[in-house]
Amino acid sequence: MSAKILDGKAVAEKIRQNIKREVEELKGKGITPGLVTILVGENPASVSYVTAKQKTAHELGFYSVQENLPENVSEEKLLKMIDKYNRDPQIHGILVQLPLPKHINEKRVLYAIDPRKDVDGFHPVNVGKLVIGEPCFIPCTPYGVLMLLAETGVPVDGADVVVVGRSNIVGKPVAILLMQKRKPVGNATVTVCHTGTKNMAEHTKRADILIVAAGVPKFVTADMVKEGVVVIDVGVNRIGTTPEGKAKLCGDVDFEGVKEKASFITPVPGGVGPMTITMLMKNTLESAKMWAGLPSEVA
Ligand SMILES: Nc1nc(=O)c2c([nH]1)NC[C@@H]1CN(c3ccc(C(=O)N[C@@H](CCC(=O)O)C(=O)O)cc3)C=[N+]21
Repeated sequence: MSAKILDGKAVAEKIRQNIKREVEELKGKGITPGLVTILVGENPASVSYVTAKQKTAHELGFYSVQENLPENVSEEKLLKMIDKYNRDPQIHGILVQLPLPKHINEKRVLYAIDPRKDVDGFHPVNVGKLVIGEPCFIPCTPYGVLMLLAETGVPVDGADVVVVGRSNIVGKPVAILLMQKRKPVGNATVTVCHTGTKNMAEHTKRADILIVAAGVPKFVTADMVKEGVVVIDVGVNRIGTTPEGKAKLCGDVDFEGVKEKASFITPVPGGVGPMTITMLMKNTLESAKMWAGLPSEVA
């Protein structure tokens, strides 16, 4: 089999059109979804992600604010800024770009964000709600993975899903979401592995659906998967620069080898990445509806 490529860019674009339409409708009611992105320092990857988020927010008709703080900003100053936006009625989503400089306590910063504006879904209140299956902000990357799986039409109900990676932002939430009694994408039998799992291939070979967020370039190779598997590659590894100075990316899956066996596979770039940004917009839209007292998916 040679896999169908799951085009994250195209799926993201379709979802964005729906968001855009809803934003126009909301604006008719006097509501404009508002997003602030806070960047500390000038890490080139972070700068490019935040720029992409701002650009998308703008294209969709959001009110959006970009805050740039110097690398040496104090934690106190950052916390004060968060507090300001917690109270700002024009803002429905607050995103503090990670990673933060070492002198800042990341946990304290993330916990300071009002959980009702936590469009990243990183606050413990939202993590707790996610685990018990209550409406909440679903973290953007796991949310994007669910939307891509839904797009394949492959049944998830009862399927063997193997997740490689157990981070708080990808592996753990995606595993929990897929095991929930949740439609259309849920009710799976989920196995969670990590790079230290013994006999890794014994697990991955059983997978009907394989989600890889290991943080290791080309960690999953063709000999580790079964024929017909659906592969979602969450890895974003910078493996150099092109002659034009753009970052060269590769995933956690050996795409060229695995695509010969898979039924569906996501490319890197152009797979999960564009979905992540789009689901951030979705969360901000849903937050604006919640704050306006309208029916919303997050409350
Ligand atoms: N508070 C916070 N929230 C985040 O959601 C967050 C974060 N911090 N820190 C960093 C990670 C990483 N992340 C990505 C977003 C988009 C692409 C993306 O669009 N990638 C493109 C390629 C982009 C490129 O060429 O660099 C693609 O895969 O096609 C990738 C990665 C969000 N993150």
